[in-house]
Amino acid sequence: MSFPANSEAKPLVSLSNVGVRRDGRWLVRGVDFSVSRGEIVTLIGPNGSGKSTTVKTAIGVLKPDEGRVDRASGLKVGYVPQKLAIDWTLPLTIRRLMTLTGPLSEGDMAAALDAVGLSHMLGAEVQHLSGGEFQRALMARAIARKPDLLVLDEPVQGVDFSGEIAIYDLIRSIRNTTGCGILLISHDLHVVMAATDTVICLNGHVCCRGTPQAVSQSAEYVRLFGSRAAQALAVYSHHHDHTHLPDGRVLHSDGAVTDHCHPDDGHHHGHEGHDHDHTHAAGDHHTDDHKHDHDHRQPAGERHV
Ligand SMILES: Nc1ncnc2c1ncn2[C@@H]1O[C@H](COP(=O)(O)OP(=O)(O)OP(=O)(O)O)[C@@H](O)[C@H]1O
Repeated sequence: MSFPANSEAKPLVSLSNVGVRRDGRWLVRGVDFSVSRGEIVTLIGPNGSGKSTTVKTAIGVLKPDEGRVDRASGLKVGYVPQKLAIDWTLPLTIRRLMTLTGPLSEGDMAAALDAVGLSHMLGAEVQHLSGGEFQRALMARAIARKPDLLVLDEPVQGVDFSGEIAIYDLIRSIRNTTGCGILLISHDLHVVMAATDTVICLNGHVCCRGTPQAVSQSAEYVRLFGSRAAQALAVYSHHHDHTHLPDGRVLHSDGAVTDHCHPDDGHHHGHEGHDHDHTHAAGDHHTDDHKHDHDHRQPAGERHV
């Protein structure tokens, strides 16, 4: 049974004009998006662009300082954070990992491990797992309690390229078999696009968003040309156009300095491609002087600001 994205249904979670401010600085601002049942939404953006802050706000771990977050009543969230506080010096089996935060029936545990391909490893020690197996174990833990919304912060950490493809295939299959909504964070759009309905690109605010081109998603196209061709179809150059200064102010490419970066402040200019062209200085977590181009598949209907 398959559950295609259904944007008509009432969203599981929706963010409207959300802003989070810390130490006098907006970490994110003006963030709008929603995730519906059966939909995979991916947040991409450079380091420090507010992806984790945004998902934590979406699931209620952080409160927005402006705007609002609406969650479906009784929403069950399965969250795989970017970092996990595990004491690696103590032995920990997969079975124990699955029940660390609460009891779980043998049946639900077995079904979750089966879904991620780890059913034979119940007694394996987490310390000895490969990067890909560890990510799968975390995913099993998150899906075992049958969440309505699965939130994965960088699910391919420590995973090689072929393992990455396998993990995104798994994410898509979890969506297809359970119909849950999935909110993903990724640095890299190359692989994730194949398993995404909507991409939201963050750089302190939503700088572009959209669905992958319909044709590159169509089964016929992929069957005819293969998934590599589907990826090559929609490469676009992506370039941010402002600089976050150490004091939190923003230097725009037109030379203007503003207190915040905001899509409607008149300093963000449309491009053919879409550029990140800014320096995030010390104290900003964006320490790389990144004038970088990512290769992304072109999301249809994207908005450049
Ligand atoms: N509690 C906090 N107080 C002050 N600043 C914070 C806090 N949490 C996060 N930040 C800052 O907010 C910015 C956004 O952080 P966030 O972790 O959301 O980014 P990210 O896009 O997930 O980054 P990465 O790709 O590196 O994981 C960073 O500059 C970070 O240093």
